[in-house]
Amino acid sequence: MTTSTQKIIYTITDEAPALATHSLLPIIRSFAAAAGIEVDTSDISVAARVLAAFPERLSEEQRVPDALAELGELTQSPDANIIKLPNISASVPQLRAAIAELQSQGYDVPEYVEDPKTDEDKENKARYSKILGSAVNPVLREGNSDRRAPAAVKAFVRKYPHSMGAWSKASQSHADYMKGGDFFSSEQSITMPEAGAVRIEFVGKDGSVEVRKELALQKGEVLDSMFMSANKLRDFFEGTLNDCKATGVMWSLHVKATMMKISHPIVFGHAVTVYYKDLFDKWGETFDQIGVNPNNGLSSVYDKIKQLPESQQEEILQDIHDCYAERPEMAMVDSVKGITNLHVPSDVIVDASMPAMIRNSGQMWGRDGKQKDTKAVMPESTYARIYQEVINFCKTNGAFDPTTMGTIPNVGLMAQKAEEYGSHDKTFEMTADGTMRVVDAASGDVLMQHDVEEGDIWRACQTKDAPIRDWVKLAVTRARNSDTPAIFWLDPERAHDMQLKAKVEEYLIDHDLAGLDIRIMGYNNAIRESMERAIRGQDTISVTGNVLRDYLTDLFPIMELGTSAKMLSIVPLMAGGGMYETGAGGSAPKHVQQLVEENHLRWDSLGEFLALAASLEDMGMKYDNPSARLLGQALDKATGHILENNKSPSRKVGELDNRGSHFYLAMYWAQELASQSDNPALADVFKPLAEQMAANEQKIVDELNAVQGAPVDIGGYYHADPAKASVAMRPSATLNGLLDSLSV
Ligand SMILES: NC(=O)C1=CN([C@@H]2O[C@H](COP(=O)(O)OP(=O)(O)OC[C@H]3O[C@@H](n4cnc5c(N)ncnc54)[C@H](OP(=O)(O)O)[C@@H]3O)[C@@H](O)[C@H]2O)C=CC1
Ligand SMILES: O=C(O)CCC(=O)C(=O)O
Ligand SMILES: [Mg+2]
Repeated sequence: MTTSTQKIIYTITDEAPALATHSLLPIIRSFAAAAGIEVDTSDISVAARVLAAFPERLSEEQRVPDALAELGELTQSPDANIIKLPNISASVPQLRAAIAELQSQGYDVPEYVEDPKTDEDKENKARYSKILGSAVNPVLREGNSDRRAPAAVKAFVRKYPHSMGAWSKASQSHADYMKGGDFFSSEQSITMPEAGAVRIEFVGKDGSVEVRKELALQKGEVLDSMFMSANKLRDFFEGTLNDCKATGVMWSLHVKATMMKISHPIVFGHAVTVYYKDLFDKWGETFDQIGVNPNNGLSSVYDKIKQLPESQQEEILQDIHDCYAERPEMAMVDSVKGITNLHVPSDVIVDASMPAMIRNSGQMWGRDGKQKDTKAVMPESTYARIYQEVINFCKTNGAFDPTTMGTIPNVGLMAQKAEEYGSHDKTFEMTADGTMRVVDAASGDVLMQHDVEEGDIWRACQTKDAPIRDWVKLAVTRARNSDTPAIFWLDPERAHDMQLKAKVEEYLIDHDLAGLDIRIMGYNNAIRESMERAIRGQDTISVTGNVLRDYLTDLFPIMELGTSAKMLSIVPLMAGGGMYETGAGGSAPKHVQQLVEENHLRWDSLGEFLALAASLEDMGMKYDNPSARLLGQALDKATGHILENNKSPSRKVGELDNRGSHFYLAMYWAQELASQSDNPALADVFKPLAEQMAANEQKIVDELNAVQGAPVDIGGYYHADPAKASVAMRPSATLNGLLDSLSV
C-alpha cells in the first residue's frame, strides 16, 4: 500500500547534474509511478535561489518559491526522502554571471554591489549573501555523513582500473603550510557544562568594547575560537614564492573559498596581492577607486579596468605580464585560455584539486600546457599536513594501485553546521589591533581570548552535542555492519579534538563494542595507518570531523575509483528521514562546456543510481512497501549490469554518453523487474518495456549518438531553457515513446 507520504524529492541543481536530470528524471518517474511512488522536484539551483530572493521585482509568472527553505523544513520530518544532487556553491564571479544571465533573460534581479552605500543596495547584498558560497548543503545536512564505495563499484574498478600517474622518488612536489600564526596554532576550545549564552567581543587598544555576536549555546556544545595572522600569512606566501623561484617548482594555491566562504576568499585575496605585489603596489589607489576586489581573483582586475582609458589598461596588462617574469611559474586552470590558479576563487577547490594532483604524479599543468612538479600551498596547517603524508607515502611506495588497494570509507561529523563549515556568521576580519574574546553572558567570565592585529581573520566554530552522539553511533553501526576497523581521527595537538575525544570515549561506552576494532589516532598516524592497510588490500573506516569528511571523501575515492562520483553518500537525518546525496563531488563545469561544444555529456550518473536505490529501499522498509523495495533492489542490480557491461559514459564524442548510460540503466532495470517473481503484477508491467527496449537497443543507441559532434543550444548556463535542455537531453524518439507507454 502506498500513501501520499511516500514521496521522493529529487533536487534540480546546476551544471552537469542538472543537465543529466533532464534525461534521467523521466525514466525514474515512469518506473516509480508503476510502484505508486511519486517523485517531486525541488529547484535549488543558484539561479532559482536568486529568483526566490527577489519576488517583489518579478512578475507573477517569473516568481519561484523558496525551495531551499521548504526543503530545509522537510529535513525535520521523519518522512523526508530527498535525493540531493551536487549544486554550485557560488563565488562572487559565479553569482555575478548568474545574475547577468537572468537579467538578459528579462528577470529584473538587482546587481550584486560589493560595497553598498544605499539602503537598497545593502538590503540586496544581505539577500545575496544567503546565496553565496556553500549555502545549500549546510541547510539540508541535518544529519551526519556516511560515504562509501559499494562493493559492486570496487569490484568493477578492480577489473577495469582507471589510470594512475606514476610517482617518482625524485618528485619535488609537496604541500606547504604555515608553521605558526595560522588557525591551528591559535585554536582554543571549551565544552559548555550547561546551556548558556556567550558574547563575542572585540576590545580595542583604548579599552572600548564592541559586541560582534551573541550566541545561545546548548548543554554539551563545543565552542572553538582561533585566528590567522594576516602578516604571517603574507610572509608565508612570500616565502613559498621565493622558494619556488629558487627551486623551479611550480606554485599553486589550494583553498575552499566556497565552503569557507568568509575566511578563504580573504586568504585567496592575500595570495593575489602577494603574487602580483608589484601590480598592486603601483596601482593600489586606482584599483580601490574602480572597485577591484582581490578576494574575487585576478578576474576582478580584468573586469574593473575596462572602465579605464585604453592606454592605462594596456599598461596594467603589461604590469601583470611583468609579474609573471618576476614570480615563479603558477599552475594553470586552463593554459589555452590563460586562466591561472588565481583567476577566480572557485576554480581550484582543495577537496577535488589535491587528489587530482596526487593522482597525476603530483603534478599540475603549467603555462605551456606541460605537467610539472608543484608546491601545493595550503596555508591552514590543520588539514594540509595530511596531504604531505600522502605525498610522502606515494614517493616511498609509488602510486596507489586501484586493482589491489582496500577501501577507506568515511563517517563524518557534519550535522547542524558542525565545526569550521558552520563558522561563517562568526568569522571577522579585524579592522584594528586589539583583543577578541568570548565572554560568558551570565558571569562575565572570559572563556577564550586572542590578541589580534588589523587584518587578522578570527573565527568561532560550534559543534552541538546531539550530532556528536549521533556520529559516534553511526561509526559503531558502520563498523559493525561492514565488519571493518574504524579510526576516529582526533589530533592530540588540537584543542577542539581533545574536547571531542573526551565525548567520544564517553559515548562509545553506550554501545556494544564486542568484536569491534575502534581506535582513536592523530591525523598523521591515522592517515599513515589507513594507507598502509589500503596497499595491503585492507579496509579502514575513517571517522572524522567535517572538513576531513569533505577532503577524504574526494581523496580516497579518487585514488580508489577514479572519481568520487561513484560513491554512495547517505545522510541519515537526525529527525528520522533520509537524504541521499549523489557522489561526493561537485557539478563538473567542464562537462557542460563539452556538451555545448560537441553535444556529448560525460557526466556519470552512477552516484544518482546508487542514491536512488538506497532511497527506494529505505522507503520500502519504512512504509512496508514491497514494491519500493523491489524497485530499489532491481535498480542496484541494473547498476551492477551497467558496470559489468561497461555502459558508463565515455569521455569521447561519438561514443555512449550520459544519455546512453541512462538508456541502459532503464533497460536493465526493466529486465530485472520483468524477471522477478516476488511481485508478478509489477513483472507484468515491465515485461513489454523490457522486451521493446531490448528489441530497439541498437536503434535507440544510434538515435542517441547521432546528435553528437555538433554544438547544441540549451538556452543558458545557470538558467537553461528547460524545453531546449530537455530536447537536447532526450534525443531518442524511440526511447521517449517507450517510456511514455509505461506511464499510460
Ligand atoms: N555536494 C555538492 O553540492 C558539491 C558541490 N561542489 C560544487 O561543484 C562545482 C565544481 O567543483 P569542483 O571542485 O571542480 O569539483 P567537481 O567534482 O565538480 O569536478 C572535478 C572533476 O571530477 C570529475 N567528476 C566529478 N563528478 C563527475 C561525474 N559525476 N561523472 C564524471 N566525472 C565527474 C570531472 O572530471 P573530468 O572533467 O576530468 O571529467 C570533474 O571535472 C563548484 O561550484 C563547487 O562548489 C563541489 C563539491 C560538492
Ligand atoms: O557544499 C559545498 O560547497 C561542497 C560540499 C562538498 O564538497 C562535500 O560535501 O564533499
Ligand atoms: Mg567535497
